Amino acid sequence: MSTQRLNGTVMRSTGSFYDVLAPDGRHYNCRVRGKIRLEGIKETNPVAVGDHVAFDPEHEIGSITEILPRTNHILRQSVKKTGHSHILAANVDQALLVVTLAMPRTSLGFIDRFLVSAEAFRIPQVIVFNKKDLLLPEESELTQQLIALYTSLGVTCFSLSAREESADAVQHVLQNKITLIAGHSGVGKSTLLNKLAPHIEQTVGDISSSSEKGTHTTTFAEMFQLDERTFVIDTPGVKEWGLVDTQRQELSDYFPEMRDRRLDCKFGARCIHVSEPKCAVIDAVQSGAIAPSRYQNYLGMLLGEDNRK
Ligand SMILES: Nc1nc2c(ncn2[C@@H]2O[C@H](COP(=O)(O)OP(=O)(O)OP(=O)(O)O)[C@@H](O)[C@H]2O)c(=O)[nH]1
Ligand SMILES: [Zn+2]
Repeated sequence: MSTQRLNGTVMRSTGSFYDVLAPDGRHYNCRVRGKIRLEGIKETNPVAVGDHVAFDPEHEIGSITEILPRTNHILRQSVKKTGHSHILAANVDQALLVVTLAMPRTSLGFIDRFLVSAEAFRIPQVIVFNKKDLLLPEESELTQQLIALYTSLGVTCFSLSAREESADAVQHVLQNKITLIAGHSGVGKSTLLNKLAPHIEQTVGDISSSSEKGTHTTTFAEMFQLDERTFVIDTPGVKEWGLVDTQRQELSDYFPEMRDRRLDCKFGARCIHVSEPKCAVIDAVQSGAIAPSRYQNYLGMLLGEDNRK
């Protein structure tokens, strides 16, 4: 039986099965037949959520035959440095991190690691400071300071109570984009998703009942369609992205406020801004032009401290 080859978008993956959305709105359950390789990627069949693929919709299970060119991809942190990288998602337009200064309070170290990872993959960032209704006055004030700081670094920020308020402003920045959403458990990611797309849970139920019941998919990303051209990718259970293999000298490239200054360091691109003489970054920290928390977190990442929580 020969059928017409279709193009579609991978919405969900279990590692062996893929839920592919065709342009006509139908979902197809697919596998990869044969071997697909992508230049520069070690993995065989590196199909990821967000990939545009060509597939043959024959039989009950379609066959993915090709991964169409990507704009980008995000690697997932591998537990050990085995050289095996797992691709978390592809074709991501922006990354949205949900945080809160109420409980469970998100650390600035975690926020900065997230921003650095996104920056390394050249993906624009959005932060939603959630649980506004629970904040003590000093926590509110700190939230405002952080919003000023991160806005000055090019991050789009919101302060919100996902439970009590509308999420229209957030919805607006998602429009016509693919947005990867992340956040620690308990910060209100599901509450926000439900506000953005009340139909999501229904969709999730439909997919799992039509494909593989009982399969553990929690560590894989899944994509939801909010409208024809707007998608969000949820990453349950994924704490951290894999940083692109960075040289120590490169790390400050992913801190925009350091990137802009590093050429003024005496040692130029070789400066790692720790104790070098005539370092423009250290000068900027001392004058208050670079936030102390950002510099501390830079040092933490540079020196490999565990500030992931
Ligand atoms: N007061 C208040 N509570 C909130 C807000 N957003 C979420 N919550 C509550 O915080 C708890 C956790 O919210 P979830 O949306 O489940 O958090 P999550 O980040 O999805 O956590 P996981 O489901 O564990 O990944 C729930 O009891 C929510 O009702 C908020 O803006 N204000
Ligand atoms: Zn320097």
